[in-house]
Order: sequence, then structure tokens, then C-alpha cells
Amino acid sequence: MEMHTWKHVFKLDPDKEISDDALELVCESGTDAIIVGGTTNVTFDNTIDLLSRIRRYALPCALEVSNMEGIVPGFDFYFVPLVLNAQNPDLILGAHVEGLKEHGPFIKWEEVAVEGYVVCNPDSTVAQLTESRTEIDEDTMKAYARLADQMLRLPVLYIEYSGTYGNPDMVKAARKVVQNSQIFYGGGIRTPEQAQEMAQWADTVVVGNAVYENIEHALATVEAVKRQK
Ligand SMILES: CC(C)=CCC/C(C)=C/CC/C(C)=C/CC/C(C)=C/CC/C(C)=C/CC/C(C)=C/CC/C(C)=C/COP(=O)(O)OP(=O)(O)O
Ligand SMILES: O=P(O)(O)OC[C@@H](O)CO
Ligand SMILES: [Mg+2]
Repeated sequence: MEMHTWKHVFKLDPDKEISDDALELVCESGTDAIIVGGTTNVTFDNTIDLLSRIRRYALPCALEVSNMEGIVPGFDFYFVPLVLNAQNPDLILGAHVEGLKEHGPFIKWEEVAVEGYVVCNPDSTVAQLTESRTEIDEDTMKAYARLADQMLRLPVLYIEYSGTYGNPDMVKAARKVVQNSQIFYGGGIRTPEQAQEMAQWADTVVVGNAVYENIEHALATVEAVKRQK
């Protein structure tokens, strides 16, 4: 799967407005791919609408599945989150079993990557929805990293600080023990310096909200990450 080479990606939320001009800048920024995803109000209609607009451009596009309604055919990849520190039983594996009952026979598994999420910002929507245990020190992060990488052999370890800039030492701790999983870092990146800092330890840096808050700063993260790598 070509995603191994991704250093920088933008995450676009189907529930948020983006103008055609801004979308063009994002898709022609030199980023490696677009992930479509969000925690709330992701529907079939707003997802297919965003996909069809992104398809005007040549870059790869992955759907990060967050609910059943928002599953749309036609993406290059499907990322399925498994929240390793979730305590809400319905979202640990229950949703996945329901998803497999409906879609199991039709899935092209070569397009699918399961992401081992470690949700770290207690104030984020995703932390609240999944009731994630977010008080994590470096040793605990290393344990989650080993869980994803060595025990479960997941292709992706996703260190998620959605909405707030995280602690680079946590990403560094994960880096020390991960052997094969691709480390994604996402959360609160609003400047090139922050993107560059996380790119020291993460394989792939994810920029989301900044696209909607300050497009120029968001675009500047692309070159910052590529320079670091
Ligand atoms: C076309 C076709 C048949 C495709 C197949 C797709 C596929 C491979 C399906 C597999 C079957 C399956 C396992 C389905 C179940 C999917 C499912 C509902 C899983 C639950 C995932 C989960 C734990 C969701 C909780 C929320 C979460 C982790 C979201 C991830 C994305 C994220 C963190 C976005 C950031 O959101 P945030 O910015 O914090 O919030 P806002 O939206 O408020 O901004
Ligand atoms: O929106 P931000 O805070 O950049 O986070 C990106 C991504 O990790 C969210 O799932
Ligand atoms: Mg968001």
C-alpha cells in the first residue's frame, strides 16, 4: 500500500465547509494524501459530496470510517480506527462487528488499514465519545505502541491529540519501541514549526482544523514536514 510513503496529510471533515479555492490550494499543496473524516455529523451525503470534489485532483484519498452511515464506496483506502484506550464498550469492538456484519463480504482488504488510536486530549469530541482513558505517561504510551505494533501488528499507530498541540515526548516514546507500524501524529498543528517538531518522531503528520482556521499556515506545514524528512 503506497501509504507507507506518506509524510504529510490533510484531514478534511465532511461536516465542515470548504470553498473550492481553499480545496484547490489544499489538494495542490504537495501534501501526500487527503483523509476524509470527523467524529460527529459524518453522513453519506456530506462524505460523497466531499469525495467528488477531491476527485478533481490527482492525489490519493482515504476515508477514515467513524460511523456506519458515512461509509461511501469509491475511496482509494479505508482506515478503520481501533481506539486502544477507549472504555466505551460499543466503540471498542462493537461497532466493528456491526460493520463487518453489513460490509464484510464486500470489503477489498487490500484497501483497508486498521489504525491503533491512542486518544490523548480529554477535551476532544473523540475522547468524550469513546470515553478514552487519556491520562497517559511515557511508559504507558510505550505499552500502547507495543500493543499496536508488536501484539496486534497494526499497520498504523495514531497518536491523536485532536484540537490541541500534543507532547512531542509522547511521540518520541512511541518511536523508540515501534518497529513496523506507521506512526501518525495528529492534533493542534497550526504552524510549520509544530509540524516540523512532530515530523522528527512521527512517520506521518496529520493537519486538520488549521485548514479551516488559517489556510496559509496550514499550507506552510507541508514544506516544513518535507524539509524535516
Ligand atoms: C465501501 C465499503 C464497503 C467500504 C468498507 C469500509 C470498511 C473497511 C468497513 C469495515 C467494517 C467496519 C469495521 C465498520 C465499522 C466502522 C466503525 C463504525 C468503527 C468505529 C470507529 C470508531 C471507534 C469511531 C469513534 C470516533 C473516531 C475514532 C473517529 C476517528 C476520526 C477522528 C478522530 C476524527 C477527528 O474528529 P474530531 O476532530 O475530534 O471531531 P470533530 O468531528 O468534532 O471535528
Ligand atoms: O484537527 P487537528 O487538531 O489538526 O487534528 C488532526 C487529526 O488528528 C484529527 O483527527
Ligand atoms: Mg476535527
